[in-house]
Amino acid sequence: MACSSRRMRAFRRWMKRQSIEYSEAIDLLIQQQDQQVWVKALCDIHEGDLIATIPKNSCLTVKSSGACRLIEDFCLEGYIALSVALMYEKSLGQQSPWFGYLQLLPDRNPDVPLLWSVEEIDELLVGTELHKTVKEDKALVYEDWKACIVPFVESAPIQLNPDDFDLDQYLAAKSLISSRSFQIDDYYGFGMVPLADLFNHKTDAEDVHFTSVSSHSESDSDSSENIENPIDDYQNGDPSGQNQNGSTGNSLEGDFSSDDDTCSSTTEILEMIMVRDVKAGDEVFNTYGSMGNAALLHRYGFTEPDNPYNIVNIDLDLVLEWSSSIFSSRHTRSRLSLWKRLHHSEFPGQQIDYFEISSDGEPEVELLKLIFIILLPEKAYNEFDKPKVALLSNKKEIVLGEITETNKKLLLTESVRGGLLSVADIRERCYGLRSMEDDIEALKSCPVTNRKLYHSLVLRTNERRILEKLRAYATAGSAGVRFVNGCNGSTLRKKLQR
Ligand SMILES: C[S@@+](CC[C@H](N)C(=O)[O-])C[C@H]1O[C@@H](n2cnc3c(N)ncnc32)[C@H](O)[C@@H]1O
Repeated sequence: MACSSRRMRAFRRWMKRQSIEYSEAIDLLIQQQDQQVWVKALCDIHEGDLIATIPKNSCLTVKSSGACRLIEDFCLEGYIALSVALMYEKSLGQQSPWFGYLQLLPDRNPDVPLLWSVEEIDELLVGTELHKTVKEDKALVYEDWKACIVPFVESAPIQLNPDDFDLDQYLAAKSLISSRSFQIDDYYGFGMVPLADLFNHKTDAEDVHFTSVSSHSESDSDSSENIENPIDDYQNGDPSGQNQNGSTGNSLEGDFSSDDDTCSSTTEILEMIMVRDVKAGDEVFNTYGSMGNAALLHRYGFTEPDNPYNIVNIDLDLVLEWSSSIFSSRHTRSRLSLWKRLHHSEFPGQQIDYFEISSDGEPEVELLKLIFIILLPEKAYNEFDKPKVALLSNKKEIVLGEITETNKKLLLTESVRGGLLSVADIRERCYGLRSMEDDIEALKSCPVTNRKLYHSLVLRTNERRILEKLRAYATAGSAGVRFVNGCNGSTLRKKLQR
């Protein structure tokens, strides 16, 4: 207790020296049981209130770090460069201008799956969207360290202690950057933003926003710029969560972009402004962006109970596995290539390796099209060809090219529904032997403080609920809908029953 309040007092003194200011309406508190910091409203705070200002030059970035020249001379970029800057400043101890800030931070964020052991990853994440991704991350981090950090330390013109830049320190730095870095502006790039990174996250219900205020505007008067979320690559299908500059995309709602990337930025400040009223005693939340629990756990090491951005992906390979369990591999190959041709004619150059199932269990249209094509009877398939027309029952025709997200239910023939159910079952098997009921029971008895187990169980149960909803989607309103596109119906049904 005494130790954590001493650290907080030292941080407050450091902020004062850096001209980081915050309103008397908020307080920064450390939770005793897990040492997590949170921001509390001391009195009623109102929308529009300015609660903090942070000079950009107080942020720990590659540009502001003492290692800037070394890093730039060695052509390091993105998160590797920021990791080196962070490891360098940590290695300086009290000599670092950021010591007062760094001494408040944990040495690493152990909740970020990148830091879990391989056994923990296999045990806790099996079947989830993160399992493969985190294992790949681990391998990539090792490669980056060996290919970039080791030669950097060995060839630096000043003496660097290799222990301060070893693999363990690199992983620690990466976990902090992943869970605490912000995109600041074109000049500073992304980096650690003291004070701003003490706010916890709440999806779609944040209380505070960031704004960049520049005194370098053309009109020579102060101008402010609203902050936009950076591209969220996770949502765009890159589960690594890293965007092109190597930033993890954590803007905590902020890309403090400035138009002028040649100016030194030193007079610019970041402002934190309330976007809703908060009552005295309540926590003041920020948002790290709109993302599902897989992305939250991946980058920040936590999940939320009712996250509307959850998704499950079904790999193309799983669909092909299902097809090959019913049809010959020749059949699967030819149907896949027809689906690919159709897809490329609509979206040239776009490749699909997996299909997204939204939080309410809706499959994306391309999955339905692929299942539909796989199940087309031989005759319809042979006649299909140029006009891209598929025959349905009651003498109706549908043009696959005209099926979109809005009218995709037209594809839900009985056999497509069956196919969807089988694919959902195959995806479900990825979670291993523990049933959904086992997971729900385990979650009920798991304390939140057992963070790895708790958050991985939330992720597993969320994903499995989506698969349940997918099954409900596949069966909803099926009675009486009798299309005939399926493969030899009785064979397929038998296989499904089995
Ligand atoms: C930017 S920091 C926020 C401040 C942090 N609580 C601290 O102690 O410095 C992000 C980390 O805070 C924690 N965190 C933030 N929002 C959370 C939430 N809604 N539930 C659980 N943990 C959260 C996670 O450990 C995350 O990696």
